[in-house]
Amino acid sequence: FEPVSVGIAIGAVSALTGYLSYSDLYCRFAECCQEERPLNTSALKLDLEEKLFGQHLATEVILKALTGFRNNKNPKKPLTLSLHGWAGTGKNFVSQIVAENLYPKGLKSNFVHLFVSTLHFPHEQKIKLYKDQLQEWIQGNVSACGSSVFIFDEMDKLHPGIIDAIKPFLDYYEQVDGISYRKAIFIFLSNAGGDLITKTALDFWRAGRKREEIQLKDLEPVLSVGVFNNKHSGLWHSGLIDRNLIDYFIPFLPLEYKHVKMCVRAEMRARGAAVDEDIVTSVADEMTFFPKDEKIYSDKGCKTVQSRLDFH
Ligand SMILES: Nc1ncnc2c1ncn2[C@@H]1O[C@H](COP(=O)(O)OP(=O)(O)OP(=O)(O)O)[C@@H](O)[C@H]1O
Repeated sequence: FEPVSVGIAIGAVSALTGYLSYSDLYCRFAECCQEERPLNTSALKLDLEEKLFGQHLATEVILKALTGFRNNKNPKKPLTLSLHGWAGTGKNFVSQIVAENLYPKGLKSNFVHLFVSTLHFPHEQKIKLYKDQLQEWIQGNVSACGSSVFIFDEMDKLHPGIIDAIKPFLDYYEQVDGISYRKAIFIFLSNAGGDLITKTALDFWRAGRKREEIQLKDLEPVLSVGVFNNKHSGLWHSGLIDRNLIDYFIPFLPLEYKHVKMCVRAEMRARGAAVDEDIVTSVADEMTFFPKDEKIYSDKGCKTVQSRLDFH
């Protein structure tokens, strides 16, 4: 459908029927920003509880942060989340779930933008160009839709300083050049801090304590300092942290054998296959685990589960 013919068709239909406003009808055919659309908290809660394994902190914090932010009709600043953890623990997966709960098209929505450092900002000598392009891109998209979502993956590989280019948009400003960014959402994904998170998880395990006992307060202070001082975190000595512009640091815990098995089952169901526990066990047994003596956590989280399943 191209906009003009859709517009004429809708104008005619709404003139005849008159019961739906023009924009309601238009938004049935074309994707609309709908800044005021309320977040379906129970749907997001169900998604996180059912689909995300072994990440009780991420589930709790993301639900609280998004619900609070989207229920606030006049936020003082954009919502800024920083997700940290080892490979394959669910950071991208959660961003996809969040995007799908904000916009039906999820990552394919015109109002959700994903940047991958090594893909979009690969060359160190082009940093000035990247910064200008990034600022223009964000300005343009937020003026088109105030509640745009920007996801930055592989932050730990991002040249220090590029991320500072967006600092003005994250700050407590009413408007920047006439545009309000206060309803936008920024999500940073990073492996930085993965070692600190794993160390805490391991300490709990060795002390015989339940994984679910780990609380944000056990991790957040260590995480933000650790990430801030880690040269490879993309947020290194970035104005974002010393200005407290990041609202939540969200830790992703390393995944255990039982979580990997849950990923295999989920993948089998996603393929419409009946769950075969023998296959579940053999795929999980193919994964490698650390530390070398206790073998508790999967080196690759749930990554490569899909491809390994292809061989069963
Ligand atoms: N905690 C989890 N619960 C359920 N599925 C998961 C989880 N972690 C990973 N997966 C599965 O593994 C796939 C890869 O995970 P994902 O891309 O989210 O990892 P990541 O943490 O972003 O890794 P990286 O840091 O390497 O980008 C996901 O698409 C999902 O199918």
